[in-house]
Amino acid sequence: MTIQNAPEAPILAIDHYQKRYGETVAVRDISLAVEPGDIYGFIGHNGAGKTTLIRSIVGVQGIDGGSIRVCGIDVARDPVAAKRLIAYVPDNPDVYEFMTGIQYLTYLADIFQVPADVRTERITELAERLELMGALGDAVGSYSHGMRQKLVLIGALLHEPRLLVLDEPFVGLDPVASHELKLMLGELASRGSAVFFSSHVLEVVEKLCNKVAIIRGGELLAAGPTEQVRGDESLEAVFLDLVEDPEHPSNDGQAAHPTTGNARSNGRSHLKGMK
Ligand SMILES: Nc1ncnc2c1ncn2[C@@H]1O[C@H](COP(=O)(O)OP(=O)(O)OP(=O)(O)O)[C@@H](O)[C@H]1O
Repeated sequence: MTIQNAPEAPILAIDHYQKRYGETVAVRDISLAVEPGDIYGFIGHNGAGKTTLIRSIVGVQGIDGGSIRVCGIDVARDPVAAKRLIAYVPDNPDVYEFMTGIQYLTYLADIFQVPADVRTERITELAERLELMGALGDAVGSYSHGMRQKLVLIGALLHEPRLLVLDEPFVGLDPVASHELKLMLGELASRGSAVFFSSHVLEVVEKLCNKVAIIRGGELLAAGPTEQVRGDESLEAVFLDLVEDPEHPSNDGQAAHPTTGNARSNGRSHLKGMK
């Protein structure tokens, strides 16, 4: 296995990605890049293609066109090497119900070969911050949805992933956990990893993410630094403007630059002008 993690390689490089379900093209020709330190928000209406792309990034499903690389590793060609660098928090936290919380975390730590002293320290810190410590000895089957989500989040952070991918991570979390998660994502990014997550909560994306991508109907409408995509408007205003604009070209092949992830424009009016 060769890890081609040259300093200039993005943590996540999506290049002309496409995905079909039968005859239906769910996502067409998406290119973007996520750099070390990025917290990248991925927004779009229901059915836009967010989960589809996320599932291909983390290797849950295949790719029908283009490529996805994590730290230079092609996820289709070298999936195990790529998965070592990734953590994934799906929108539905299905965890083995017969295990206790601590058994599940130990199982994950074994898979990712986290040393015993490190895992104990990380589990303790993360479980205390997410207020799950007292429930780790209980069977997951007795957990609420939010508790399962917290458990999956702790498991995702255990091996210090280079790329943390989350699908709607704030849904179902209580305010304390939601606050802690935002801090944890920032801390991970500040250590040189990257975070890529989908969300419908635009206020959170606007505050938390230094970069954002907007998808509609499987096509990228805008991507890049949040302040450039947003311009002088709120992210919500830009989002509504873009996704509800029937005139907006979404298939003109000018999605974000595959290596820089630069925005297509510097603001809402300029975005509208990109015909
Ligand atoms: N397994 C599947 N088989 C067939 N079509 C699918 C499948 N999964 C998703 N799709 C279709 O692909 C498109 C994109 O779906 P996807 O789940 O990626 O959207 P999303 O942006 O994550 O939506 P949401 O915000 O509702 O979670 C939709 O038209 C959806 O119906």
